[in-house]
Amino acid sequence: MYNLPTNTKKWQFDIFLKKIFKKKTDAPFAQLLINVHPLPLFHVKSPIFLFYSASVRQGIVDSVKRALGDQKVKSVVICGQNGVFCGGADIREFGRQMSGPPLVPMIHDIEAANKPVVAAIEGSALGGGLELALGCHYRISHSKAKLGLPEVTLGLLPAAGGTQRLPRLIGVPAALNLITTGRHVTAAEALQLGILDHVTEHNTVDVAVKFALSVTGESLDGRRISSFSCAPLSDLDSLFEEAMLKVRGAARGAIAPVACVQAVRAAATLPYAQGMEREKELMATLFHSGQARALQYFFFAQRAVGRWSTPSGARWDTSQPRPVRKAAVIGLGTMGRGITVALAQAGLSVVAVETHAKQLMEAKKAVPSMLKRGAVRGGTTIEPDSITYSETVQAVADVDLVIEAVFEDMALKEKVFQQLSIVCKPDTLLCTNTSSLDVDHLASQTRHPELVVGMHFFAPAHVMKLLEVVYGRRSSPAAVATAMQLGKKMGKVSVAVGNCRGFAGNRMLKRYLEQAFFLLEEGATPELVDRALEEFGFPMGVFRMSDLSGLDVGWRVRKADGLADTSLTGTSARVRQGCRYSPLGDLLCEHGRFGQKTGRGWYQYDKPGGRVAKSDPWLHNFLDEYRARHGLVPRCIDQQEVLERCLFVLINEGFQILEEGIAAGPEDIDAIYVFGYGWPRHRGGPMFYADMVGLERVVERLERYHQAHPNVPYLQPSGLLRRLVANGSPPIHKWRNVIKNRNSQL
Ligand SMILES: CCC[C@H](O)CC(=O)SCCNC(=O)CCNC(=O)[C@H](O)C(C)(C)COP(=O)([O-])OP(=O)([O-])OC[C@H]1O[C@@H](n2cnc3c(N)ncnc32)[C@H](O)[C@@H]1OP(=O)([O-])[O-]
Repeated sequence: MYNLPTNTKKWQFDIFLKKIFKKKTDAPFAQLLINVHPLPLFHVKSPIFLFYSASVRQGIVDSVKRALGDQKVKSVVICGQNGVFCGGADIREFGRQMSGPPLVPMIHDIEAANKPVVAAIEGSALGGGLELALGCHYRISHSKAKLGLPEVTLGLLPAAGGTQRLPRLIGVPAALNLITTGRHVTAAEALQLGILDHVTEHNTVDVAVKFALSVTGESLDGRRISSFSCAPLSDLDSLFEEAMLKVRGAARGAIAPVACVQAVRAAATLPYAQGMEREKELMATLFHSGQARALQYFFFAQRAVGRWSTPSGARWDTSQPRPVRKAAVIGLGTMGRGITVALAQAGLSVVAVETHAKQLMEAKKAVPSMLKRGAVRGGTTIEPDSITYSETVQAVADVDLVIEAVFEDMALKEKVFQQLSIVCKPDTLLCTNTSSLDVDHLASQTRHPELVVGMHFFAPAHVMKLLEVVYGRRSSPAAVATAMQLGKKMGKVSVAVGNCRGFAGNRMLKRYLEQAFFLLEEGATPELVDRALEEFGFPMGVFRMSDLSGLDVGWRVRKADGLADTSLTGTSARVRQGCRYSPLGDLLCEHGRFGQKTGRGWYQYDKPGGRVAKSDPWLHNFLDEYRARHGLVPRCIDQQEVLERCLFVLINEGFQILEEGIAAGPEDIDAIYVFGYGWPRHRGGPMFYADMVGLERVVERLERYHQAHPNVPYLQPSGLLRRLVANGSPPIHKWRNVIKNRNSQL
């Protein structure tokens, strides 16, 4: 405790604080309290911290004790510093031995206080921060503040009474929604829900202080949320059943949302003290779970991808992006339209070019309605004239950046880049949305190869969060930085990756698809493979996903690569370029089965464009005949083999990508897979999953499968994977050291 003269002014405390505490994290909470004597108010100012650490909690406990024990203090205001109330628990502390006072009794003591305690919320009140505010008797917030209980996104639940107080305050349905989704709400919505007592546009602390003084001495009986009962509901059972179905459907296999529903149910059905016990029990199971570890890893991984760098020395903090005000999109097929919408939504003026009159006409109709739907969803407005359409490439002469999104055909793309290089300003950035073609080759078609990068969007481009920014050998730091920043402006998670066939995401996906085809040859069915992957947590198995995206896309690429030759017979039908190959996808396409769009693919649909996949007896006969023709004896394949074959081979390719420096770190690959390919977030991404499973095990299984299938070279563990194991399988955050240092002994 620091004894300050009682006549110290508030600003003197700030100086005092700076003098004593050189490091932010050393400062306890308590020293800021005493300033308000002789005012009958105790002004608990949360320190320079955004998050609760042990010292912050200790500070609050000490401060509150002093405030309550001091007869001169009549009311207490709790606020943050630097415009932020509190972002909740310090996630980095979770993995360590917990020290300092726990939150639950701390909040309980605040609620039990016999002097009014007012939370003055600015910036964010999230997680434990909002739980602290719920323990206060009144909550006053600035209009720009955001509130929420995002614990579920970290694999946890709000275990400082959040699951018990929130339903008592705002009712079970609204609390279920906030707690199971973890969404942040604006102050306006929080006021409407009843979380806040008052919202102000003015200085929140001043307003809260005034308010706290005005309620001094009033009864607090009706202000302690733990003493409330949840508003009665007619059919509680069906409400919770529905909630359970919803959370199970939204994130298959995720345990935290389920525990959140169970905790809220306890609030609705049990007295407060028993509800708190249930909350504690449920939290105990979540706290040490692999899913919580995965989600907390992913929280930091998402932020790590923003600190990108390239082997040529371009970096997030030193490379200057160029301003982009006007952009163009070439080619208005599905991808081009989505990109046009994403750019317009980001506030850019867009020139949309399509040389085929019919396609242009269709795009002119489709794009505005996509924009309208987006605006309704996001509650935003769009300038209708921010997009101009043209049939000629000449229209892009004055734009700052072009994104080419024409058909995936190298000859066509070469032509477009040659034209752009002539038509555009010399400093215009030229980007390609190719999903696998050589960015360096396209750059070589232009006068300024340093201004060429890949911007690989994922369909639908205006919805999907992922953007792979592909730097070429000659891409300038400014070009990479501009593409990365533009991605961010469009609300994307931009991941910088090097140039190779398929970049990071599709290169890994290729191995995964191949294994799925091989499994069919060996006796599996699309249903069995998809079930295993969906139970793992993917929203769709590999075959349902192929049907959705169209089987013809991969077929065209394989044909261009000279692979899709179905005239071959005997053993050569199943071998290409010396490796095992499955022509199953090519054969299906030859039957006109392109997936959902033709009403037939790996499954059948009630009509072309239908969405409900049904098992197809034709397909099963086709597989039987195929196996018989090739002398393949079907065997029983279990879910474990499906997962190991499909996922470990994908992971192995990820290690190869890390080894080659195509991705800078495992976080990049994990972000790509979670945001672009539906990898379940509660499993952290493929590289984190490998760490969880154990690298030795991944190597052992890959070796075993490689022995069984020696003509599949990608089943051989990559050099980096072996090196990591040889280095004692360090945890994922240390892999970069091994990647950097080929001879590392860590
Ligand atoms: C008993 C149970 C108690 C309770 O129920 C459990 C909890 O409260 S669970 C917690 C519930 N709370 C949450 O889930 C809140 C999660 N946080 C957020 O939503 C946003 O960070 C916030 C809105 C606060 C600020 O957004 P912004 O302004 O765009 O800034 P930003 O996002 O870029 O972050 C800036 C830096 O802070 C770092 N960092 C962030 N949060 C935490 C943390 N809790 N801890 C540690 N570090 C954290 C972040 O990594 C980054 O570091 P770096 O090294 O610069 O990369």
